[in-house]
Parts: sequence; structure tokens; C-alpha cells
Amino acid sequence: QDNLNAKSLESLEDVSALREAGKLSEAKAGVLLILERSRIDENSLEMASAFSELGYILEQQNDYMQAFRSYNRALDIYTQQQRYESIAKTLSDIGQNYRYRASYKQAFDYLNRAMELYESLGNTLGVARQQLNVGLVYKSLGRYEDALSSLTQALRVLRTNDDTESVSLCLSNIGDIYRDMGQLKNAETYLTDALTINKQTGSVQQTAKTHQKLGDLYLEMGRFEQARLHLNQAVKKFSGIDAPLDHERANVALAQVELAVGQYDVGLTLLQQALLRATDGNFITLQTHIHQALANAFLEQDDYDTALQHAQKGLLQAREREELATQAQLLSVLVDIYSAQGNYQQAFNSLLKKNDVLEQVVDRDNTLIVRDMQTEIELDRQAQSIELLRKNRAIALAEAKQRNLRTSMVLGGLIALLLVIFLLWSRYKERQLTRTLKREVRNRTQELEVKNLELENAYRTLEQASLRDPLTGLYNRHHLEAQLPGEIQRCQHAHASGDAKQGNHDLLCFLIDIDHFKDINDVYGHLAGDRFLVQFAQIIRDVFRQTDLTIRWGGEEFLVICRYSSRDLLVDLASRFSESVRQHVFELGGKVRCNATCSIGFAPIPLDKSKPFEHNWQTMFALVDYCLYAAKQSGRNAWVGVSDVQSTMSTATESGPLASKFELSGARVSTSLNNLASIAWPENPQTEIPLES
Ligand SMILES: Nc1nc2c(ncn2[C@@H]2O[C@H](COP(=O)(O)OP(=O)(O)OP(=O)(O)O)[C@@H](O)[C@H]2O)c(=O)[nH]1
Repeated sequence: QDNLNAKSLESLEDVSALREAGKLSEAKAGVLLILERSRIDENSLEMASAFSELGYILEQQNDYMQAFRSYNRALDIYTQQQRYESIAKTLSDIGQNYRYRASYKQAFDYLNRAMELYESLGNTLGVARQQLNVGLVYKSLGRYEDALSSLTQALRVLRTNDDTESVSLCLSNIGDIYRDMGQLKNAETYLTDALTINKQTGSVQQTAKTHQKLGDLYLEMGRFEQARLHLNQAVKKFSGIDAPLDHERANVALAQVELAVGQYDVGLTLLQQALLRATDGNFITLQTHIHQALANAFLEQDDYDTALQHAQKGLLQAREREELATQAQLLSVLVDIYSAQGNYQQAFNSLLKKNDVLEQVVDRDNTLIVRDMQTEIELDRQAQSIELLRKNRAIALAEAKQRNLRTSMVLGGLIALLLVIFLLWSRYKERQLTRTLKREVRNRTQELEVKNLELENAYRTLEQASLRDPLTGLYNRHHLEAQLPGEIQRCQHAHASGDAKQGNHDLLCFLIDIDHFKDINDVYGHLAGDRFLVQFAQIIRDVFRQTDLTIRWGGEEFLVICRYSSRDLLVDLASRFSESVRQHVFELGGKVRCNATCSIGFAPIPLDKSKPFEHNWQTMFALVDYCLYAAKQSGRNAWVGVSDVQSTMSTATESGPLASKFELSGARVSTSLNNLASIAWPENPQTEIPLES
């Protein structure tokens, strides 16, 4: 018999699967076939199970009376067969059926009987499910504290037994209660949780119901777009499973959304059509609900009489079913209508009645209890959410691990490839860089060589320019400064070492000054003076050797240092030069010509061959300058000089002023003047010291 039952249940399971999927007509056809077969087979247990299943299907189609009959048939069979588990289950089914039909007293009776039976059988899950059902009845009656108490107890057991479907039912009803209590945010959380579980279990009816509840909630929260979204889902799902009452409920809620967004005509029409269908289908609770909605809508439209009719009808129905919460809501509507009409006495009466009802719903102590319970429920809800999250996370982790492994392998390969490419690329770049660098270095070297050459040339030009007098082309004082110290040292050492005895180791120093040059400038102009100077310089070049240092010392003053010479030539050179100047006809331009003379002072270096280091350059130059000064003072066109100094010998040619002014003893003075006495020695020597030496 067990085998037979298992076999027949298998096919009944197919039927419940169809029902779960919302295919109610197919399920109904299937169950009727099974009923027929079990009747023929006289398989009463299968028949009882089939009656139960038929009850569920009919209920989902909102045909509660037929469902009620079907459950009772099943109950009869189970009682005969003494199948206690099944009896308890069927008592529970009938209890719920009464609840759907708003017969709450009977509902309590049956549910309590079911609970007692489950308790005696030790079936805790069965007990918990009855607590859930009892909670739902309390909720319908507006006894929220009792409802929450039952639902909390149920939720705990259902959760430990993994009865997800009942858990979601619990959560969504707790959500409902919060909504009725005005805690809309809490309600949203519970209903959203319930919807998540519904979607996991795949129950079309439960999913549709939760969508409906969320739609109602969002409507109340004023979030009309979300409300419309959920309600449309609910309508779609309910129409799919052929559940006219639920379908109608969703339609009513959608109509309320239209009203809320100001589409009164559409909303009112939808509500009135729904009221007709609810009356036809004898859906009493829905009728009350629609009356309430219509009363509110007409009140909005200022059609107070019609609003009043609907509110009163609704209130009557709610009173018949002893639905306190609905009564309170309808009394509220009545207060609003009477107030709008100006019928304040009636409004006040309605308000008193409403307060009466509310007092029955919740008293102060109960509020405290409710608050405690809220905390407990919150804990349960969170535990449930955490469990859900944990499961989801475990799945996500496993998937992520697999993904990571694949990604790591691909990444590893990619990195290796990139590394090789990078190595090759950097090698190529390095070579390219070396080549570029070499080329660059070569170019730079060439550039530098050219620059060096240019610099060298520029330097040479500059050197020439800085060492030469631009007008006459003779050297200037800078050249003398560079050359003279070396020359003096060389000849001093030559004399000191005795090399000079072989001859030509003297330096001959001539300081030459043009006589009355100023007059030429004054008479013929400065340009003519320049031409004169150029020609005078040429005479210097002609008379002296190329290797001699020929310096333009000042404006019309010239210094000549003859190197590798002998002092014996001093007089000869001085007179030769004076003569050359005298002989020269100077061309001053524009056929202007003139003759000129010059004055010369001279001396040898060193002055005294036996004491070559005795006199420094400053002394020697001062001496030459003094001689030139003397020549000038003696009437110009003359030369005066010291041709030798022999301090060891006293000589007749020694001149007095030189001995005293320059502390020279044994100086031999020469002059172009008639005799030494003709020399007009200046009082004081000029003080110009030309060089540090
Ligand atoms: N044309 C020209 N004149 C120059 C240049 N350098 C100096 N002088 C002039 O040379 C003249 C030198 O005059 P002074 O120092 O009085 O000498 P001096 O006229 O020769 O008279 P004594 O030397 O006393 O015979 C000045 O008039 C200068 O302006 C030059 O480069 N070109």
C-alpha cells in the first residue's frame, strides 16, 4: 500500500508542481483524473490527498466554498483511516479557508484543533505553521500584538526547519502589520525580503501576493511609479494563475494609483468595474475595500452623497465580519465626509465610534508589548537575512574563485608575453639609442672642432687687435707689457752670466717724440695729422729691424726697443733716425706736404753691464724720458741719451744732473747737440712710470 501511495503521490506531486507554477486549469484537470482513478481503484488515501490538492487549486482560484467542501471530503477519509498527520494538515487547511472567507471564529477553532493534534504528534513544524496561521487571523482582526506574538514564535521554528515558503509568508505578514501600524519603512524591508525568498522558491502565487503588498505599500508611501510597477507584476501573475479575487485586488490597487496621480475618471471606472466583479464573485472583504476606496475617491471629487453611501456599505460589511481595523478606517472616511458636508454632529459621532474601535484594537500596555516584540522580530529577520546572505556569498565565492583562477592564468600568460615584448623592445631601443648617441657625439665633435677653429681665429684677430695700434699698425703698450719683462730678464742674465761678452745682448731703448705735431693738427686738420703719424711709423719700421719692438707709446710719442743689439749702436741709430725724419717729405693729402723733426731720448739696458740687476725698468725708462725732455728743452730736432754706464770708472762725460737725480755714477751722455754743455737739463724728471717690472 505504501508503494501504491508513493506512486499515486508522485502524480499528485506533478499536479502540485503545475499549481505552484500557476497552471491552475491544467492542475485541476489532472487532479480530477486522479480522483476518478482513485475512485475506480478504491484507493481512498489517494482520493483524500487528491481532495486536498483540489482544495488548494480551488482556493488559488478564489473559489473558497468549493475548496471548503473538498477539504471536508478529505477530512472524512483521513478520519476514517485514522491518519492523524493528514487530519491535522486538513484541519489547518479548513481553518485557513475560513480565514480567507473572513469567518475568523471558525478559523480559530480549526487552527487550534490542528495545533493541538500536531503537538500531541510531536510535530513542531506543524505547530509552527498553525501559529503562523493564527497570527494571520489575529492580523485580520487588527489584534496586532497577538498577531506579532504568534508570527514571531512561528518564524523562529520555521527558520530552523528551513521552511522557506512559510518564512516568506511570515515576513510578508509582519510587513503588513508594520504597514498597518504606519511604520512604512520597516514594512518595505520585510516585504522586500519576502519577495527575494518568493523568487528563490519560485512560487508564483506567493510572488504575486508580495508584489501586490509592495504595490499597496508604495501607493501609501506616495511612490506611485514603484507602486504601479509592482501592481502590474501582481496583475500579470494573478491573471496567469486564474485567481480572480487576487487579480481584482491588484486591479483595485492600480485604480487607486490612478486616483492618486489625479486620473479620477480612469480610477473611478476601474473601481466600479471591480466592485461589480467582486459582488458577482462574492468577494466580501474586497467589496468592503472597494467601497472604502470609492468613498475616498468621491470625497475627493466633492460628491459627498455617493461617498457616504460607499463608506456606510463598507462599514456595515466590516462590522458583520468584526474587522476592527477596517471599521476604524471607514469611520475615519465618514468623519471626513461629514466634516466636508458641514454635518459636524455626525462627524463627531463617527469620531467617537472610531475611538471606541481603536480602543479595542490597541491599549497602552499592548503598545509596549508590541515594541518589545518588534525588537525580537527584528533579530529574527536579521538572522534570516544573514543566513540568506551567507548562502549567496558562498555561491558567489565559489564562482569568484573559479573566475580568479581563469583570470590568473590568462593574466600570467599575458604578463609573460608583455615581459618578452618589453625585453625585446628595450634591447632594440638601447641599440637605437647607442647609435643615435654615437652619431650625436660625432656631430658634436665636428661642430666643436669647427667652433674651436673659429674661436682660435677670433682669438688671434682679437689678440692682434688688442696688441696693435689701429692707426699706425705698430704695437701698443700691451704688447710691451707682455714682452719686455722677459726681454729684460734675458739680457740681465746674459750679462750676469758673462755670455754678453760675446756681444749683442743689450736692449737699446729709444723714446721718440714728434716736434710740434700739434701745429700740424691745428693747421691741416686732424686727418692730415693721422696721415703724418702713419708715415712717421713707416720711417720707424724702415730704420729699425723687424725684430725690434716698435711701440706707439702715446699720441705722437714712440718707444723702440732694439733686441740683441750692442750699446755701441745707440748714437748711430738715433742720428740715423733723426736724419730719416728730417729727410722725409710728409704727404698730408690734397697735395699738402711738409717736413718735420723729432726729439729722441735713449739709454741701453742694462745701464751698467757690470751690475745688470742694479736698475729696474722704471728707473731706466725715467732716465730715457728725462733725456728726451732734455732734448726738447734744448731746442728740439735733437737726441740726448746715455750710451753707457760704468760706475767703476770716473769719466769726463759724466753729467751732473743725471748723477744726482738718478744716483748714477759713471754715466756716459751722448747728444746731437754741439756739446754736452748745450743740453738744457730739465729741473725735474717726468714722473710717468710705465711698467711694473
Ligand atoms: N692727428 C692725430 N693727432 C694726434 C694723435 N694723437 C695725439 N695727437 C695730437 O698730438 C698733439 C701733441 O701735442 P703736444 O703734446 O703739444 O706736442 P707737440 O705739439 O708735438 O709739441 P712738442 O712735443 O713739445 O714738440 C696733440 O695736439 C694731440 O691732439 C693721433 O692719433 N692723430
